Amino acid sequence: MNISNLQSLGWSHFYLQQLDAHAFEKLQSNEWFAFRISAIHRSIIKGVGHQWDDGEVELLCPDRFKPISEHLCVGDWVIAEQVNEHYRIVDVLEAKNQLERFSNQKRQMIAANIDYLFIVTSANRDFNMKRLERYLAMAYESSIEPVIVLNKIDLTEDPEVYLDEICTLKAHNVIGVSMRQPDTLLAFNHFLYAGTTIAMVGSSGVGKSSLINALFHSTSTPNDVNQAVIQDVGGIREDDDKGKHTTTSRQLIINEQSVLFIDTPGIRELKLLSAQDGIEEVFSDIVQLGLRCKFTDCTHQTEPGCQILRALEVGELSISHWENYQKLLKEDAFNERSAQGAYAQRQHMKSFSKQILRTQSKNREAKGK
Ligand SMILES: Nc1nc2c(ncn2[C@@H]2O[C@H](COP(=O)(O)OP(=O)(O)OP(=O)(O)O)[C@@H](O)[C@H]2O)c(=O)[nH]1
Ligand SMILES: [Zn+2]
Repeated sequence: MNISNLQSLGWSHFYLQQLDAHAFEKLQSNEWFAFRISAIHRSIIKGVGHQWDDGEVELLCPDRFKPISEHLCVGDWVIAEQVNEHYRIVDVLEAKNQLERFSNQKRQMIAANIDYLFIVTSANRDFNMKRLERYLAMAYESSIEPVIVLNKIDLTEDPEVYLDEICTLKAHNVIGVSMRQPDTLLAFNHFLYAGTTIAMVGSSGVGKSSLINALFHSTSTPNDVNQAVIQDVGGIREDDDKGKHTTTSRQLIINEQSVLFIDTPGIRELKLLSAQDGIEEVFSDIVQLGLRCKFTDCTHQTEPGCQILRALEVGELSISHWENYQKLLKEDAFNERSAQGAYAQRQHMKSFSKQILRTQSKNREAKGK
C-alpha cells in the first residue's frame, strides 16, 4: 500500500481506522487496494489509487452496492480486489461528509469527502445574500467548511461594501478575488494544499468555470496557483451500456499540487435538502431571539413579549433575513417530506416535537440563570 500516493488523494487516518485487520493485511500484501472514486457515468465507475499518476481504473460494482447513486459518489473511498485487469469493489468506506441532492423524488449522493465548499458570488447585481445564506446552510448541514468567494471585485470601486455585508453572515472564510486581477487569486493559496478536496457552488455566471480554469487547468495565473496544470487522470472515452462510445466528463480533477476538485453535474443544481441544523446555524441570531420570547411556544406572529417581533420593529432584525429563514425552513421541510413520503411525515413530527422539547428545556435553563 503506497500511503504517500494515497495521501495526495486525500487519504487520512479517518479511512485507515475503518479497516479491520483482515482488510489491512490484504492491503499490505497488495491483494486489495484503496481507490478514490473519480467518476461515475451510468454503470461505469472510475477510481484513482496507488498508481494514480497512471490514470483512472475501472471499478466493478457488485450488486450489493447498487443502485450506485444510493451507495457511491465521486469522492468516496472504496477498497477493491484485483480481478484480471479490473478491480472489484469489496467495501465502501464511510465518508466524513457528503453532498446530496433531491432528484426524481429520491435522495442522491453527489459528492463526498469534501474539505472546502467554495460558495462563489460576484460583486455586481448577481450578488444575493439570501442565496449565500442558502448555500451556507447547505455547507453546515453537510459538515463541510464553507469559503465565501466574492469574485469580480474589479467591477466595483469598493469591494469592502460587499465584503462587510458578507461578514455579517456566519462564515469564517471570506475572500475577495478577480479573474482580471491575478494577484488577488493568491488568497486561494490558504485553502489549496496537497490532498485537499474542493467543491464549488454558485449561480450561473458568477465565474465558477473561470476560477476552475485558473486554479486547476491554466498556466497563466500568478505564483503558486499558476502551475496548476491538470493531470490527466485517465481515459475519458468509454463504452457505455449501449455499447457505443461516449465521452465522460472529468469529475475529479487533480492539479499539479495534488489539490483535488470535484465537479459533478449534480453540484451545479444543488437544492437544499434536510438542512434543519445547517439553517439553525446560519440563522442562530434568530434562534437566539426566539429563545427569549415570553412564551415557550411562541409562533412569533402576534404574541406579546415576542422578541422576534420586537427586533423586527426596532430594526435589530431585518425583514428579509427573517423571511429568508422561514422560507428556507419551509422549503427544507417540503423537500424532506417529499423525499421520504409518509415515513418522513412521521420523522418530521418527531423532530418537530423534539425541537419543541429542546427549545423548552433551553428556555428553562436560560430563565434559571
Ligand atoms: N469582470 C470580470 N468578469 C469575470 C470574472 N470572472 C469571470 N468573469 C466573466 O464572467 C462570465 C461568466 O463566467 P463563467 O466562468 O462562465 O461563470 P460560471 O459561474 O462558470 O457560469 P456557468 O457555467 O453558467 O455556471 C464570463 O464572461 C467571464 O469572463 C472577473 O473576475 N471579473
Ligand atoms: Zn416569538
